[in-house]
Amino acid sequence: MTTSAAPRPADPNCDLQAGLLDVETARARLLADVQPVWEMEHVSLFAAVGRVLANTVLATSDMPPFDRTAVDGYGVGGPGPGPFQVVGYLPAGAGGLPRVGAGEAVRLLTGAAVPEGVWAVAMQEGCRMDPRSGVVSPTLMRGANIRRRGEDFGAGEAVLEAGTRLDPRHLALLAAAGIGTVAVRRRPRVALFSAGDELLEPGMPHAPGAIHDSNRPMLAALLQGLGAEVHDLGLLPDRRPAIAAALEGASRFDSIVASGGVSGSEADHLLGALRDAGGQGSWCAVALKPGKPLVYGGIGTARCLFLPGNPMAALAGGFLFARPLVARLAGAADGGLRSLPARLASGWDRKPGREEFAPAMLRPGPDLVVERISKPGSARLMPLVAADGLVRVGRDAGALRVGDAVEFLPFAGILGG
Ligand SMILES: Nc1nc2c(c(=O)[nH]1)N[C@H]1C(S)=C(S)[C@@H](COP(=O)(O)OP(=O)(O)OC[C@H]3O[C@@H](n4cnc5c(N)ncnc54)[C@H](O)[C@@H]3O)O[C@H]1N2
Ligand code: MOO
Repeated sequence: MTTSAAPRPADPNCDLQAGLLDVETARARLLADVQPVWEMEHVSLFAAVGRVLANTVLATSDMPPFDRTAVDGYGVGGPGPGPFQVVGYLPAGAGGLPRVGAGEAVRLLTGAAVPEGVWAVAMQEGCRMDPRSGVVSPTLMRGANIRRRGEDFGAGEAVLEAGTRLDPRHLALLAAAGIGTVAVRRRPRVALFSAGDELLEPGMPHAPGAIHDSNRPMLAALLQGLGAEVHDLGLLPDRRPAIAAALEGASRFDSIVASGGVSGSEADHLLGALRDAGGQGSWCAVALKPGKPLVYGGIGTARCLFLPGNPMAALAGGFLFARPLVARLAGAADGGLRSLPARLASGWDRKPGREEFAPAMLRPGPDLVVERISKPGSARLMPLVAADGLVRVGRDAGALRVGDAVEFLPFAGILGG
């Protein structure tokens, strides 16, 4: 909980005098000296999605491993039209390939190996079968409809770099490269809690003055999506000793992420509790809307990231700070947030000073035009759910007009891994 006359914690690392801290600076401080977890494990491709490769992977074979036909048809011994005498039948997977001579053809089904002597593969739709003289094809360029051995990658080629976070595309590639098990880094272990006397577990009956904890389910899902192993520490009260005890108990994790209790009122105990527990921490006001107050630090092996309580602020902290933190711990290359250039569908009366993220909807049309949802607010969830993504404007931008250029971040890029 916060009070309006909130005193800020005195902190030598806090840049209050110098104004608000840039998101990049706050992120750099949070990430300073964070090393990837070093343990690795071997997992089957069927359990590898979301994991981070510990080593660069070399292909064990060429892909395709042999020249193969891309279509159902006839492998013909010359440029056509023939006729070509059909001397064999090869479905996918067949071995024992005949040699095809100049006046000959072989019946081939998609995926079959192309025997020596084949000039090109004629699609069956373009061929005519003469019962006496054989198959008559169109005129064909050499190699037409043949996928050449090694045209995708060659044996020994580095197909994926260490640090790649595996998604379904990578799994297909690894399998094609002859790999069934990969060395991945251990998942970063992240402890997660929400702080606040007013918080109720989701599903619990309503009570006077209480609200349900939205942040823990949201952040748990976000962290899991980033590849972390989340350990739920539940709800903690606005009591410093209780929070300190929980932080001490979680000091062997790789990270502790929490929300609530960071804005600096007499009921905001996260920074004090971190110090009581023997950790170090700093409080910052970030030039970010939503998500201004932030506490970062460390205890034991755990890097701590304590986010503001308002759900939209906690979400912004999740993708701006927790995401690169988990990526760093996981040893993953983090390309940062991907945004698309877009134009505003309507004006936006805003003041400069903080980088801002606002829920927005895509407008149908040939150009990327985005409509900011009115009255978003850092405590409101309906605009967030109605939106297709977030509009981002820089710290220095003032009021914006219809058609002004903005960045748009689709939720698929923010909320997914
Ligand atoms: N005098 C000032 N007051 C506030 C300032 C300020 O600059 N001066 N900043 C505001 C901003 S911005 C934010 S964000 C909040 C952050 O405060 P805390 O991190 O200390 O968070 P709380 O006070 O505990 O909670 C804020 C708000 O969010 C609700 N909340 C908290 N946790 C959850 C949760 N897990 N799920 C759903 N909702 C949650 C809480 O009940 C409060 O309503 O401070 C402002 N105040
Ligand atoms: O961090 Mo606060 O939500 O900017 O509202």
